[in-house]
Amino acid sequence: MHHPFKVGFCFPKFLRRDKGESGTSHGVSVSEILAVRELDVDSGTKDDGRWQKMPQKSTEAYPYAFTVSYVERAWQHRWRCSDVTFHCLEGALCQQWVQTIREQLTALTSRPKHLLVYINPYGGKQQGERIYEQKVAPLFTLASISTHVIVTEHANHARDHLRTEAELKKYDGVVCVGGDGMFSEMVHGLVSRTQRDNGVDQNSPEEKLVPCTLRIGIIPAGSTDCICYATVGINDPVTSALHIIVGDAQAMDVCSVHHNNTFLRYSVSLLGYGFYGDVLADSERKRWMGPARYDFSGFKTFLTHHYYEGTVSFLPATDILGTPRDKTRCRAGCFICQHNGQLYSEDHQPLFLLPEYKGGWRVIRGKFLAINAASMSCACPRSPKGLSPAAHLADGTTDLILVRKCSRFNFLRHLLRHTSKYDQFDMTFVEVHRVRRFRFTPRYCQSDSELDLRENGKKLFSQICRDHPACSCSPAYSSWNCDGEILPHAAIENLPVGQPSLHSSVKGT
Ligand SMILES: Nc1ncnc2c1ncn2[C@@H]1O[C@H](COP(=O)(O)OP(=O)(O)OP(=O)(O)O)[C@@H](O)[C@H]1O
Ligand SMILES: CCCCCCCCCCCCC/C=C/[C@@H](O)[C@H](CO)NC(=O)CCCCC
Ligand SMILES: [Ca+2]
Repeated sequence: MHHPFKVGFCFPKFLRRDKGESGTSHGVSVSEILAVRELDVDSGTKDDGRWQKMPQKSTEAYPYAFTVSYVERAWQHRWRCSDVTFHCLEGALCQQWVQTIREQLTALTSRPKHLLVYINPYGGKQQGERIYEQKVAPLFTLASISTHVIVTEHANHARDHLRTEAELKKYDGVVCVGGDGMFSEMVHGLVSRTQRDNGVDQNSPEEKLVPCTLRIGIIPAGSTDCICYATVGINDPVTSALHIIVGDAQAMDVCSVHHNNTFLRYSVSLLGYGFYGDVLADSERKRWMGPARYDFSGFKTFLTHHYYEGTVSFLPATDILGTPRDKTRCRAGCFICQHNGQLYSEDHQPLFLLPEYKGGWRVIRGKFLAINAASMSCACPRSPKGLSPAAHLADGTTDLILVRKCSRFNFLRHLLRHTSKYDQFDMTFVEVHRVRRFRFTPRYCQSDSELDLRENGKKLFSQICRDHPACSCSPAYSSWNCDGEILPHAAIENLPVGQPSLHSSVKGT
C-alpha cells in the first residue's frame, strides 16, 4: 500500500504500553494513526470523557498516559481500528508526544476533514443506515471528521443533489453508503457536474472528460458491491471507513456509453449484454428478494440459455502494457496503470485517436450467449477473482469478453470457472480482447428508428421472433446491464474516456 508519508513513531522504552510486553518498543506509521487522546490517569477517564479500565500497577508507577488509535491489518484485506496506550512518568513528556503526533496528523493533507455522506436505506439487505451509524460514524468521529449526512428518499436523489445543489466546495470528499447502483448515481452526479462546469459536451464521444477533484468513498451496503470489492479487496464497512480516514485514493477508468451519438450513461465496472443483461432484467422485478434475487435470476437465466445475434466492432488497445490473460493483478501503485495512464496525460492527445494509430477496428459477427465489457476485474463475493481477473482499474482500457453460443454444459463450465482457479477464457467458445472502445449492433437493429427496448421491446420481440430464421425461441434482443442499471437501447458505442477521472476509496494491498 502506498502511503504519502512514511514517517513513523517508534515509541521508546521509557514509555510503557498497556498491551503485550511491557517496556518494548512499538512502531506505528504516522500515516496509519487515526487519532491520539490524552488520558487522565487519576480519574480513569480519557479526554473524550469515556471510561477506560487502567491496570493498577501502571497508574501508580506511570501517572501520565495517552492512547493511540491506529490501523491494524487483519486477515484477507480486512482493516481494524486498534488502540495502544502508553504511560510515562512526566506530564510534559506525555503532552509533547500528544502534540507532536497531532501536528504530524494535521500535516497529512490527503486526509479528509469534511465529508458529504449519502445513505441508500434500501440497498442490499436494507442495512445502510444501521451500518453507517454503528460501524462508520464512530470512526469518523474518532478521526475528527465532520460529516453532513443525507439519507436518500428516492432513486437518483444523490445523483441530482450532487449534480445541482450540493455545495461541493465545503467538502474534501463524498461518501456513498450502498451498492454499485448507488455508487453509479454518485459517479453520474459528480462527473456530469464537472463536465458541465468545464463546458465539456457529454454527448460528444471524442471529447475528453475533465477529471473530478472530489474522491468518492464507498461504504459497502449493497447486493454485489463489486466496485468496493474490486478496489479494496473486500466488502467490509469498517475497512472502507479506515481507508477513507487515512486518505487512500485510487484512480478509476470511466467509460461513456453512447447511442447514435447521444450519451446514455457512464460505466465503471460491467457493461454486459446477453447473460448479465437478462439476469439483471429478471432480477429487477424481484428486488423484494434482496441479494438472493441474483442467484434466483442467475439460475433461471442459465436455464433459458438464450443467445443473441449481432456485430461487435472494437478498437484493440495495441499501445499498452498488459493483456487480459496476464497472471499479475492490478494492485495499489500498479505499474501498468501508471504507464498506460500516461498515454492520457493532459498535454497529450490519446494515441488511439490519432489517424496513424496502428491496428484499426476489428469486426466480429456471431451468436453470443454473453458480451461482457469489464473495465475492472469485477471481483465480488460471488466471484473473488472477477469476470476479468487481470483487468486494470485505471489503464484506460476495457476487457471485452465474447462468449459464443455453446451447450448449456459448456456455459456452466465457463461460469463455474469464475469461482475457481481455472481460466474462464481458456475455452474454445470464449475470446477476450483488451480494447479502447467498442460498438455493438444487434442483427435485427433498425438503425434509423432505433429500438426503445423498454417501450417497444415486447412488441418487437414477438414480431421479430416469428420471422427469426434461426429462432429456437431465443429473442432477438437482450438488454445491456450497465453497472447494474438496464440501458434502454441494444445498439451502443462504449468509450473509455478521460481516464483517470475519478477516485474511489481505495485498492487493497
Ligand atoms: N431512497 C431510495 N429509494 C429507492 N431507491 C433508491 C433510494 N436511494 C437509492 N436508490 C436506488 O436503489 C438502487 C439500488 O441501490 P444499491 O446499489 O445501493 O443496492 P443494490 O442494488 O442492492 O446493490 P448492488 O448495486 O451492489 O447490486 C440504486 O440504483 C439507487 O438508484
Ligand atoms: C450457476 C453458477 C454460476 C456461478 C457464476 C458466478 C459468476 C459471477 C460473476 C459475477 C460478476 C459480477 C459483475 C458485477 C456486476 C455489477 O456491476 C452489477 C451491479 O451490482 N451486478 C450485477 O449485475 C449482478 C450480477 C449477478 C450475476 C450472478
Ligand atoms: Ca480498465
